[in-house]
Amino acid sequence: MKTLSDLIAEGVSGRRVLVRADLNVPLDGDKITDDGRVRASVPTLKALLDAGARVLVAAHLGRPKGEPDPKFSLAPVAVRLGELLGQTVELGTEAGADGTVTLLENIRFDPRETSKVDAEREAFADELAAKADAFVSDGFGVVHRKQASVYDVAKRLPHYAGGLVLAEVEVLNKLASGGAGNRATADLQRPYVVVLGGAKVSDKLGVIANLLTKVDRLLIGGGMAYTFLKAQGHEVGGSLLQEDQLEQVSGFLAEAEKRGVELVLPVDVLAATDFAPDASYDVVKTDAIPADRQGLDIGPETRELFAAKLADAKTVFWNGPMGVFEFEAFAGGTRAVAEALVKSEAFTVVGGGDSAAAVRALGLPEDGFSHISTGGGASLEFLEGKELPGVSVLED
Ligand SMILES: Nc1ncnc2c1ncn2[C@@H]1O[C@H](COP(=O)(O)OP(=O)(O)O)[C@@H](O)[C@H]1O
Ligand SMILES: O=C(OP(=O)(O)O)[C@H](O)COP(=O)(O)O
Repeated sequence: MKTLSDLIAEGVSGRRVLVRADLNVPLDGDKITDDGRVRASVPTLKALLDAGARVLVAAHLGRPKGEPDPKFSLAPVAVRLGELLGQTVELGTEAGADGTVTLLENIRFDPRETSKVDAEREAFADELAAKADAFVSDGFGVVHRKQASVYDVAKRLPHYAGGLVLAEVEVLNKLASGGAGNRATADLQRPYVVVLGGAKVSDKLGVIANLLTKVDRLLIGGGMAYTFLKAQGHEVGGSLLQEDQLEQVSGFLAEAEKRGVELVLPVDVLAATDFAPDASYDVVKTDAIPADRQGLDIGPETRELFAAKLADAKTVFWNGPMGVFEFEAFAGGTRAVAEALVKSEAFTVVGGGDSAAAVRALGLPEDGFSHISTGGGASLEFLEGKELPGVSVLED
């Protein structure tokens, strides 16, 4: 696999370099609430700028519906990137002068970016490739997506792995001995505990079957928990629920038991009247969630339970907040898990845009974790041993 250093050694002065970055940051209106992913993209961009490249950055923000939508504009990100680079970053459609960075508007405004139809993605990738002479893949958080600006464009240009992708893969490999297809085996320190939460439930349920073959303990909180609770026969009111995956989740419960994997679910939750920062709520047991309430955080007993289940771990991977941490009233569960990890002497990795943002928003020391990954879904799929389209395409 060729890398950024190879590209710079080849010489990039005056060349147009397309960089796929992951600049998918949380926003409050047009204010960036955590710029971690923007900061993580800087070293690669700086290296290219210093070498005189004409840099064009492709990135997405959120999940717009394949058409321009001002709510999902990358304009605030262009401003922040400019501040961090110490030079103006324009939103534009083509690379600018030598030693400048231009940011393409949200790449998902074009429906072909995420199309499942190869020919549509390929046509879009042709257009992107025409704008550049080389491609650098640096958006680790998105390398699990087979999308035009991540995968197809790499096939059309000389391609290189960026510094962030290389760094992430190097650390995650420590959780992934045994090689592709069989990651997280022999020399991993056990107990190996994975904590899952968050809101991308349908995406991330998919990794559980595989995780059950690798971990000693799986703690499930956040929006992920309710499909499990429902599969156990509990009512979950208006909580996040993946109704169409209940059967699959029942299968996970049975499989965990068969394999002797401890699958730990919440025993209590904060059941809120609505999805709002000032919603009123009660602490209820998970077998007594009222029909008109929604679970927005794990409860105090669960926080203690999860902390206890993390206390003797030697390796921990955590993706997905335990509750709606953006609302102070529902941040306690996420804080409890984060604090347990900071206290732990295990090799601890936190992954995911929102999980990493939560760690910082709650004021926990970043060096309290062995690694904070910019990718949640991407690192989970990596740990599963799955081929990541945005990485394997660089190997050709
Ligand atoms: N019980 C819950 N109900 C609704 N949303 C939740 C719940 N718990 C966590 N979340 C939300 O999950 C989001 C993060 O999920 P996700 O994108 O899967 O994580 P990451 O970005 O770390 O991979 C946060 O915005 C948080 O508010
Ligand atoms: O936020 C992201 O992933 P994550 O929430 O799994 O960390 C990436 O930017 C990928 O976004 P996507 O899950 O909309 O493809």
